[in-house]
Amino acid sequence: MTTVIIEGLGLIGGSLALALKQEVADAYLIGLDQNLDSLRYAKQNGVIDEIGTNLAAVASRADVIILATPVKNIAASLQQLTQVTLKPNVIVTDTGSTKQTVLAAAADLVAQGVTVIGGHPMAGSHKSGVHAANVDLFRSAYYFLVPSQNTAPLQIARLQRLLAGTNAKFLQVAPAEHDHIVGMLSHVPHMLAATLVNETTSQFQDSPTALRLAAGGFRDMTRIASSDPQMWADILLTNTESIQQILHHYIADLTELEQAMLQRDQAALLDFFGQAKVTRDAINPKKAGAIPGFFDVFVDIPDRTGAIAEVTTILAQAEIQIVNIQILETREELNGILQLTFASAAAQQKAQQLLAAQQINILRRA
Ligand SMILES: NC(=O)c1ccc[n+]([C@@H]2O[C@H](COP(=O)([O-])OP(=O)(O)OC[C@H]3O[C@@H](n4cnc5c(N)ncnc54)[C@H](O)[C@@H]3O)[C@@H](O)[C@H]2O)c1
Ligand SMILES: O=C(O)C(=O)C[C@]1(C(=O)O)C=C[C@@H](O)C=C1
Repeated sequence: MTTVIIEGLGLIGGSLALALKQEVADAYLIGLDQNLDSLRYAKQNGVIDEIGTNLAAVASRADVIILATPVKNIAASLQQLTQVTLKPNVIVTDTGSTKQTVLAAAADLVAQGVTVIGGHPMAGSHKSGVHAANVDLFRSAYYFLVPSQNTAPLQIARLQRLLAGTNAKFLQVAPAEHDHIVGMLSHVPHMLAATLVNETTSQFQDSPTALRLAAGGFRDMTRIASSDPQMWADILLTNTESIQQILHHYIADLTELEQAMLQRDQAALLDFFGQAKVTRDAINPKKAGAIPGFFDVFVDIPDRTGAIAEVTTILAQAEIQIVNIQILETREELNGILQLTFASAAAQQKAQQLLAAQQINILRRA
């Protein structure tokens, strides 16, 4: 039996639990969370096998400990584990979005000879909690592994085997490198999205319905602003240096852009937007990578009862799994657009053929 403790049974902890159950035949999962409803839901739905009382009380039984709470709590739990006699071969890992703080907090535990391997799956959602957990959440995404000093390569390989059910691509990096990369690709973009929403709200104070006019661009850029505030507060407080450096570059770039506009410098403006277009166009949305591979089908759904069920029933009958489903509300008062996401190009193609054969209108979108 492989006993796995997961502290923090939310979106990420819950999704890892499902992936572990799928891959590791003898896995026995003990869940810990401050939210009792999440624990009960997880136990009732077979996400975990046992509800743990607290980390210190159960940690000595573990072969693997996964810490999947907000980052500051991960650091506190790593300290707490120094007080427990753990199994000699235990692997302690986490899912926190920043790594320097986590690895620094693990130093005492590592000094005791415990294997600590920082982890960070580069996939997620603006949704929180175990109800949003999904066994396919990490498919084709990069999964950073950040070993501590002296981590045995065998232990890294063991952890990768245990996490194989995620179908993620593992990538080893050092803590500072990790924090700089995700500062650029995740943390500052998140700050910009939240600023965009807050600034727009304050500009529209006298016209509360104006936000309803927000169309594709605003919606595309702000989905992530719906994420958990606690998680993001912890991220900013534990990756401050990298984020500050990156923000300075942004401020300089925006000032330069503002100047080009004020000086009517068309060449500079064309250059600025041209460079961005070339770079963005080169990121192939179909190719799995740092920006996860999406295999989408967009369907025009008439505004009538049961229209979505028709679509999903056709796919379910053909046993095509939908990874994500979303109604795009960019065209208020008109028919909705249903965005169906599949895990592979093959599933996408088959879905397209089946739906088209049933006279369902497939939209062409990039
Ligand atoms: N959401 C993402 O996109 C994403 C992606 C990769 C990594 N992460 C990281 O993974 C971790 C978990 O994120 P998530 O999205 O699953 O969040 P979540 O809010 O869905 O889940 C966190 C869980 O931790 C529990 N929790 C919080 N504080 C606790 C405490 N003190 N003791 C016990 N339980 C506690 C919460 O009740 C919740 O169930 C975070 O460190 C986050 O930075 C998030
Ligand atoms: O897709 C989203 O909703 C996310 O914000 C996921 C995202 C990201 O920025 O890419 C957010 C934080 C995590 O540390 C990793 C992934």
